[in-house]
Amino acid sequence: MSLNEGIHSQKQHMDVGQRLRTIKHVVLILSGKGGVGKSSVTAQLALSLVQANFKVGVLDIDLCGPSIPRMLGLDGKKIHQASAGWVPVFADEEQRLACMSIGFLLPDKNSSVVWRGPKKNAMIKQFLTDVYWGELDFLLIDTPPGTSDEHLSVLEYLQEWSPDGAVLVTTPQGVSLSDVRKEYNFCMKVGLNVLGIIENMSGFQSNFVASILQECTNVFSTGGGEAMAKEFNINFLGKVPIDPSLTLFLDQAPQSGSSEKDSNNKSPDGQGSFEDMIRRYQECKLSSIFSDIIGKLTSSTSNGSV
Ligand SMILES: Nc1ncnc2c1ncn2[C@@H]1O[C@H](COP(=O)(O)OP(=O)(O)OP(=O)(O)O)[C@@H](O)[C@H]1O
Repeated sequence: MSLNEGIHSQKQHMDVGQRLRTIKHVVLILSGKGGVGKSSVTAQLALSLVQANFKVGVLDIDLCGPSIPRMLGLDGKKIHQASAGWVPVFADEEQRLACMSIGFLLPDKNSSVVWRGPKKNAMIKQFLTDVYWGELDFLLIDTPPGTSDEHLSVLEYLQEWSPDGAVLVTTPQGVSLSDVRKEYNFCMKVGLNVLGIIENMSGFQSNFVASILQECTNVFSTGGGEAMAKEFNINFLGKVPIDPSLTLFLDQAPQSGSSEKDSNNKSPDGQGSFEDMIRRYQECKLSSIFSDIIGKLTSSTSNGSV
């Protein structure tokens, strides 16, 4: 389905509450500042939740800079229209990870959308009312940086459904922390629960010995996110160090085939299958940090039951 067809197909329109009733938990991923690692945190939360046997959906509402398809190895995939609604792109045959992004509606990965607020608002409404997710334990919503039209739209439409809350992502520098404080104040103003803070790019272990000794070079300083969590009395979910292998893993993820006929999600050489992606992520040192983070997150989502 193309972007134009997508925008004009209003047939499956339901209200948000009805559409999301098969989803147990909705969590938004927010950051005050751009480039702090929000999408990579979303992708890693999704992979870690799948590893922990949860069924997960990722909704990418970063309409001007959708990076989730690439990070999850789904670049070039297309969504389909079915009688129940828009069918999201599934990363695997077992449908453990579903994904929806404007990236799937664009003609190619170099296309961009240049939209004002009302059009963004309409697209987000359609994402929330038209996508048929099926049964999910978690829907993670990756947002653009700041507190813009996309945030206001998604929260307005989610009001009747009431999301579990937000995970705030920051880096340790003062400028990023100051922006995440604004994000926190935004959450308070709109009544959105803050589930916790993740301090990303928190130090760099330069070699194997440093990792054994737990010695970090604090490229961007460290500890600011944790201090802020204490100050506001919110959950500190964890420090995630800089790991060059993550950049290789996410930014250069083998894509699971750009053809719509590629129903097995496998490229001919077996590279790029979802299983392969999960296995490679398990080898990444950040995966153990993220499994701790999802332990804390799942116990802080409403009543902790999944
Ligand atoms: N802990 C980390 N270690 C190494 N690289 C990282 C880490 N976190 C993020 N990155 C890299 O930093 C870059 C920016 O990350 P990402 O796209 O997730 O940020 P973002 O906050 O979503 O950006 P945007 O503001 O554009 O939405 C990516 O190349 C990503 O792979």
